[in-house]
Amino acid sequence: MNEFSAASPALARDVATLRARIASWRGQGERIALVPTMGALHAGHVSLVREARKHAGRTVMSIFVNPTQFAPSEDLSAYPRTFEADAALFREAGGDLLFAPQPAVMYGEGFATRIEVGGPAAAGLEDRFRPTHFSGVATVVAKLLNQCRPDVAIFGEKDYQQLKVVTRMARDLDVETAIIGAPTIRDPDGLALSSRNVYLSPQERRQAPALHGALDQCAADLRAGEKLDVALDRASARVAAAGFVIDYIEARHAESLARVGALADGPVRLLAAARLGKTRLIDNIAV
Ligand SMILES: Nc1ncnc2c1ncn2[C@@H]1O[C@H](COP(=O)(O)OP(=O)(O)OP(=O)(O)O)[C@@H](O)[C@H]1O
Ligand SMILES: CC(C)(CO)[C@@H](O)C(=O)[O-]
Ligand code: BAL
Repeated sequence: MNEFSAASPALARDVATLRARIASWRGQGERIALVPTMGALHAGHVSLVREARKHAGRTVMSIFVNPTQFAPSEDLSAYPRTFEADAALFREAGGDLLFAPQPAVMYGEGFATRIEVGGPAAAGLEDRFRPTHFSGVATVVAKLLNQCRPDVAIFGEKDYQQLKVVTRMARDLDVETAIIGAPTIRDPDGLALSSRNVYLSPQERRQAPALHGALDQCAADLRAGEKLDVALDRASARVAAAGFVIDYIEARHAESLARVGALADGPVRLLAAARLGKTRLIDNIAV
């Protein structure tokens, strides 16, 4: 039998099936890790599964392209969907159960709840350009955590603000699951792996590593004693020269995401979002 066929316990399409499988593992004393994704898996997602397996005997991955975190103008319908390849990668990575619900399972008739996260973690970066995004993320992540009730949930640092928003939400709502961040996996030229990289034309793909290159140089300048605004201006000029339209390039406190005025206010994280043609890339690094 195909391990990932609809009949198999290795694939849950509804919450009852998910919970039954998790309950049987719990009965055997197993710890559970959850890796939430939107599918179109790459080596970054595989690294999250590896991290998950360090913390728990069983790893569940959710694959759900969550409509409520997309604005009407965004790429919900174009978002890459590669379920068969995802299932194969997940299995190779040693994952145990895929949870792949349809939107109607997640948002049943009459669904009327949204979680809004405030504070510095949710203010002034992605939210300026995607004002309804984190409410959609926080709501769906809260649902996934309730549905699965894992011991740990793993999120990539590639989406650094998302990691901080989810951490804030889990703390504020007394969620027992430990939220764990995992490092960004990059192509050899520095470009952060991202499902949306498939949107890049060959020419844009050649330009794209400049975003990470500029952040890297900015961090080096800061460590060498350069003033924050000077280093950030230089990074912006580099990114613009590479053909990007910049949404933001900012320095924030690495934990709270509060604004910082100097390296001494640190630990400092540099965060950026910029567009190459129709593709919007985000990236960040520690200073
Ligand atoms: N390069 C990467 N390294 C580590 N984790 C990553 C990487 N890319 C994505 N992730 C993490 O994988 C999880 C699922 O993300 P998602 O499915 O949206 O993939 P994505 O590549 O970030 O897609 P998108 O292009 O839509 O941003 C998130 O926690 C995200 O931070
Ligand atoms: C955390 C998440 C799975 C919520 O839909 C999504 O935002 C993502 O893939 O990063
Ligand atoms: N990885 C973040 C999901 C999103 O951009 O909607």
